[in-house]
Amino acid sequence: MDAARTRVLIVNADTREAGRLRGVLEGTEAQAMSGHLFRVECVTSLTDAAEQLTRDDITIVLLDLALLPADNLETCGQIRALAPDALLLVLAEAGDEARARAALQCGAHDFLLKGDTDARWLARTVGHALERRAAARALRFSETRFRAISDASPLGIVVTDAQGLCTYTNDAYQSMSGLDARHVAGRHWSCFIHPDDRARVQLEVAAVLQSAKTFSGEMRLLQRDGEVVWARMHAAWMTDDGAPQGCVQTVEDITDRKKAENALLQAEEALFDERERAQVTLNSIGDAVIATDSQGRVSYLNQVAESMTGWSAPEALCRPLSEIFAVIDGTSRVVATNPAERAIAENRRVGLAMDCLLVRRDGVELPIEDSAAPIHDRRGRVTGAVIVFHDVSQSRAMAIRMAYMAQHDFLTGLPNRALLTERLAQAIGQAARHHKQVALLFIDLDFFKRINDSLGHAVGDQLLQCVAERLIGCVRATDSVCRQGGDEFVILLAEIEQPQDAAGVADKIHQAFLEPQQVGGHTLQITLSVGISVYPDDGNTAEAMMRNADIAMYHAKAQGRNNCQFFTPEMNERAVQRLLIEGGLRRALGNQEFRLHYQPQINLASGAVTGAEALLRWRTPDHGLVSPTQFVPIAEECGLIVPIGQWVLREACRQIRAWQDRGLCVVPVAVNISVVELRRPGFAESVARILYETGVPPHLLELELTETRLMQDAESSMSVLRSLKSIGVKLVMDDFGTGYSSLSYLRRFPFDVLKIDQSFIHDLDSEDGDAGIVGAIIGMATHLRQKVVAEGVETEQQLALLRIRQCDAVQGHLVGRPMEADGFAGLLAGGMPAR
Ligand SMILES: Nc1nc2c(ncn2[C@@H]2O[C@@H]3COP(=O)(O)O[C@H]4[C@@H](O)[C@H](n5cnc6c(=O)[nH]c(N)nc65)O[C@@H]4COP(=O)(O)O[C@H]3[C@H]2O)c(=O)[nH]1
Repeated sequence: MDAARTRVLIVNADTREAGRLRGVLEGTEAQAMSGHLFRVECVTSLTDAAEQLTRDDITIVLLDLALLPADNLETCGQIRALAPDALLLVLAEAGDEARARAALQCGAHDFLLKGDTDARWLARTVGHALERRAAARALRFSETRFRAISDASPLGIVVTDAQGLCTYTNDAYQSMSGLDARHVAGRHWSCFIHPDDRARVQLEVAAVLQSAKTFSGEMRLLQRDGEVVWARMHAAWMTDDGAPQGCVQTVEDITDRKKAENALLQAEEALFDERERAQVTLNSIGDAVIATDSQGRVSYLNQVAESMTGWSAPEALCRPLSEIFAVIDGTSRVVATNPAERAIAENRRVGLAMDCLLVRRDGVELPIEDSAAPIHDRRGRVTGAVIVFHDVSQSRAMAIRMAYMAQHDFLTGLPNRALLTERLAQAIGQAARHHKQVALLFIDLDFFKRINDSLGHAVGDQLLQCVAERLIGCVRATDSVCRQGGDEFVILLAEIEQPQDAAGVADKIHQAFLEPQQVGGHTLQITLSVGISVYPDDGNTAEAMMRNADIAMYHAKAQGRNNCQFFTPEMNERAVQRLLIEGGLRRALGNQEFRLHYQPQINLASGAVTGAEALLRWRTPDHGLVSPTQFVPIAEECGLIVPIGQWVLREACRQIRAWQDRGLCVVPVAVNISVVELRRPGFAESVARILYETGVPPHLLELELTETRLMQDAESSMSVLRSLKSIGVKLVMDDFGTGYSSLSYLRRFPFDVLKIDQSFIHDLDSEDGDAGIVGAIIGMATHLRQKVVAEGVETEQQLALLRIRQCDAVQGHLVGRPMEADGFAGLLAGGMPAR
């Protein structure tokens, strides 16, 4: 029963009063009024009270204020300290309320006036005090529980007042904001939001809370050290009678989720970019691309594949590949193996068989080249295949065209050197097996260069085309007419019985060209030089056959052109010799191997030296002196005569100048000029320049031109000769009498001197020698007011006859051999005895 009683300690020095109070509290009325059963103990001093409080579990202490010193109410606090859970009520005299209130400040829970201590008031007061204490305890406990819940929550919790200033934050929020409670308290909740999000969130919160709803939104918090924390906030108003008292916010740290979302977003964007790139790439490349799944059903087509197959991507998707990508063998026309199937089955990259045709949806066939490769998933399993292919119609046509061009001459369409070599090698092989012969005809147009230079390249090209046609007309279909390049053609006669068959063809060719050609409005008479080599006698390889036919052709040229020559071994020697000379000539100028000798010309009437001919001498390190008759024609053929001729002109002029400078009475010096030089543009200017540079008067220079060569193209030489004449140099026609000059030409050509060819002079010695011809030449020259020089005078008899015929001057071994410049200077200094 005692355990259920509320224990009360009365501390009062007035034992009577204490007893009364005890009676009241333990009475039934007090119990009824308060709802408590009280057990009351009484002590009369504070000392006893302290002892009792330490010992017993006292619930209520009724302390008489009179026991306390008037100016010290600290005892209240000491009693509270001894029994913290006890309820301390102070009994005060009426009129002592001020001290009673002061006691409340010092730890007392309530006070009673001694006049109000009847059963009803005392019990009610004690009862109320107990209830308040219980309520306060419950509140404390509730607060403790709320704080524990709040601190245990992973969510941040913020409580603000009506102005939005933080009044409470839990641990989670503090760690999210990066601040402790002290720094958070009293600050506006929005301070912790990232500046970029702050205004937006404030607006949203204000809008939502105005309509009394709860707010929910995402934002960033910015910590003091710059760390950003993503948060989701829920907020709700606390109201009292509808008036906002503050706000409660829960804040969830969603940084990890945001990071994950961002990572996902980035991954999605990267994937999108990758797809887009792949898509654009696949549509931009010129190749068609088709992908299939592992069952061979189409899963992708790019735009090129759509146009090449004739199937749009939506139509083609999920259809069997063989339906969309129908390929057949171009030769057998059977269905070709599907490369995707092979790539999947063999799990490797495979190419399509050569010569495959893609049959488009509309039946059009396209030649294609392709390859297929398996597609793998992450674990390396084959999930399909991709075929890449392209239309090779153009490249095939191009390859055929290029192969043709590589083997044919673009101008005439004839097989070129490469194809000829191939065919010749085949023909030799076949002839060897069948014991037959093969003939090769090397054909060169005579004087083609002149036509090309004078009439232009367009006419030259047309002429070559006409020549090609005529040549084709001269042979059988089984023979090959080829163009070597330039004006050279080659005819291959496979399997002839005897060399005469080739001669027959050559003859037929010459006959065919007797007829003039009409080209570009010009009538052109063409002749050909033909060289023939025959297998096996003249070579058993294509190379030897070609070389020897070429040599034979050169020989034909040397024989005066417009003829045909079979190759002979001697020709080969000559060809070798020619090559050696050509090589030597190329070095000769640089090595200073040339010199000029001077042969005097004597006036027959006076016996004085009236002229000289400069004659070129070439002393080679290997073969000694080489005659101009040997090397000048070769130098003309290979064009070296131009730089050599310029050297001769300059050297002769330099020498004239040197003689003049020595005070000698210099006579005109004749320099031999090749028609090759004469026909080069700018020749006359070069002569003028050399005269100017060496300071030689033009009348001391004579230019000798051979009649035969000049007459081959008399018209084109005319203007150059006139230019030379205008410079003031004299012109000499050499070897006169051998070139069948027509009288009209002789009259028109501005020659000053005629040199009678040596052959006529030699004839003067013979029994049947015709002095009449020499006399006629001299007579004609006199008529044309030209000086006459007899060349190659070797005997007194020749000299006597020439004197009778009144020839102007003579040149020959009899009157003076070609000599060094110094020797000739001696002649000039000493004079020449008259004959
Ligand atoms: N049998 C004999 N021969 C005599 C007699 N007197 C002179 N000769 C030779 O006859 C040739 C005369 O020269 P060409 O008719 O102009 O014939 C020249 C000329 O056409 C050519 N040639 C010489 N020098 C040059 C040159 O500088 N330029 C050019 N383009 N041709 C040259 O080479 C040809 C031969 O020249 P070379 O061998 O020097 O031969 C010279 C000379 O040495 C003689 O009494 N009897």
